[in-house]
Amino acid sequence: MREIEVDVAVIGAGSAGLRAYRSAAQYAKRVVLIEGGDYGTTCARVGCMPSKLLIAAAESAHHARGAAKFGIRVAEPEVDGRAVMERVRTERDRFVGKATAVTQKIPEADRLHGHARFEDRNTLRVGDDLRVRAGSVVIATGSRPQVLPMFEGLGDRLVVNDDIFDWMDLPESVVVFGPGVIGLELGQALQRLGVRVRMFGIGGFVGPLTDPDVKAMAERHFQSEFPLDADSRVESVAREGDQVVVRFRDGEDELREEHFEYLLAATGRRPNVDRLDIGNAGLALDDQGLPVFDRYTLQCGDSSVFIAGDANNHLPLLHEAADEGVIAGRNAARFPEVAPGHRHCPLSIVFTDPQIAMVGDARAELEEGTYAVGELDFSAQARARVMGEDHGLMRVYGRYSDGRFLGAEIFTPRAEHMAHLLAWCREQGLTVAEMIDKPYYHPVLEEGLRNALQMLQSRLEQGRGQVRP
Ligand SMILES: Cc1cc2nc3c(=O)[nH]c(=O)nc-3n(C[C@H](O)[C@H](O)[C@H](O)COP(=O)(O)OP(=O)(O)OC[C@H]3O[C@@H](n4cnc5c(N)ncnc54)[C@H](O)[C@@H]3O)c2cc1C
Ligand SMILES: NC(=O)c1ccc[n+]([C@@H]2O[C@H](COP(=O)([O-])OP(=O)(O)OC[C@H]3O[C@@H](n4cnc5c(N)ncnc54)[C@H](O)[C@@H]3O)[C@@H](O)[C@H]2O)c1
Repeated sequence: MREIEVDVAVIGAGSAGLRAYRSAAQYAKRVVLIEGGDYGTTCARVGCMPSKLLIAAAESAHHARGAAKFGIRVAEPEVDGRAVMERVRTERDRFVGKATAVTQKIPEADRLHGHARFEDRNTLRVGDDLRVRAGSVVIATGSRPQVLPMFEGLGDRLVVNDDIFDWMDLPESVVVFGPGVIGLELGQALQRLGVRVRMFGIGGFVGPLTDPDVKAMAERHFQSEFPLDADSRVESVAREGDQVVVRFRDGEDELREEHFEYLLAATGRRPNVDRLDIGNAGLALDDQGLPVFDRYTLQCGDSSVFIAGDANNHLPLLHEAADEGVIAGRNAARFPEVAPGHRHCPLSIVFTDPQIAMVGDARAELEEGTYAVGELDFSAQARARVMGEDHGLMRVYGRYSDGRFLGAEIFTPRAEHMAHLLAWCREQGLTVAEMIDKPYYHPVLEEGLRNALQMLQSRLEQGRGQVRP
């Protein structure tokens, strides 16, 4: 068995691990980056990028179909599934190539290949023949799709996001389980590309939305495009020949059966911590077997182990993985000197149409009686009507005690842009009055945001005297 000694060992060469490596290397002499699979990151290979490529094709077909409302007559667009998937794969490979090249710029001696496991808190076994003794360790092992036992037996008719982006052609039909972020993005895109889609959820959840009215609006909108039951009663899922057969109760409590070419499991992701022999590291674990950690330092207890990115299951988003990698890498290299890093205002965007965006505190996180709500229905918003995208609802929240902006839940066209403005305002600690007193061009969607903020401000002023500080 070969043995090496290093200051910091980073497990996982994804978006979090790459940042952790670079950050640690600024402070420590010997840092290694261990990867058990292929380089290229989840984001580029099977996540952010290929999903947005599929969505871009779907948007193109959707706009062509919607041209008639502007008086532009085009024939019903013909979706060439093979060409759609070829562009997705080619562009995906370009992004993967770039991410791989970035990784390969790291000196070869610092790059180790093999699956890492803990032998003890400071010792990792990499593959079969290498032992790494490390002053500290960063776990940046990412996550993988969670596949429910009820889908066992579907064989190659069961797909997860990873599989879709390797398709050579589009299928005739897909049943999607999980109207979360992945299910909604991929399900809507496939439907707009001519695939028959039906979607099942549980508990009434729709994406990350917690505001009941915004969620209801989003649910109705998606239901206008494809059958979606967010609180479904599925009796069975089985494979018959080359088909997936789903038996379920419909809205009238009738037992129905529908056949599909594939089942897409989008019922959540699980952190890749279960294959690390994490028990050997002697860390405190939560009820899901994940190390208990501090979100500002990324430190697991008071140990020399740090955890960043999807592996910690806190905010499984690209920009959060990158930020966490930087903080974890720095703290690992400077251990036992550990300092909190800056965490940004929560921001997440779902690339459906309309888009969903969550900024700052979600409605469900706010304490009843301490906040007011402003809103705007985008069905009458001037720019949204001009663009023929006149649908959606935005809710903004502000605190009675000091008039500060707290957060927003958005289901509107181009929400990605307004969400960034709101996140930046929240980070600046602006009051709602200060946000209203900014320049607004005409005619833009942001005028709708100003309307929502004005309603919020007037409610804050009305309620200020009545509510506890
Ligand atoms: C379909 C989809 C779409 C998404 N879209 C977006 C989006 O639009 N915007 C956004 O912000 N986020 C999006 N995300 C989330 C985003 O991709 C992730 O948050 C991010 O990629 C996580 O990075 P990471 O470094 O934590 O993990 P990864 O990039 O997965 O890196 C982990 C690495 O660790 C390696 N590894 C695991 N275990 C071991 C081990 N024991 N030994 C050695 N190596 C190991 C893995 O092989 C992998 O290379 C999407 C995710 C999916 C699945
Ligand atoms: N645009 C983006 O930023 C983006 C895109 C894709 C993924 N992501 C990240 O990836 C993470 C994982 O995405 P995800 O969509 O897999 O998880 P998710 O948690 O967003 O959604 C999972 C959904 O599956 C449902 N579900 C669970 N069990 C079910 C069952 N038995 N039957 C039917 N439905 C069931 C849940 O109620 C939920 O609606 C997201 O939280 C996000 O952080 C981000």
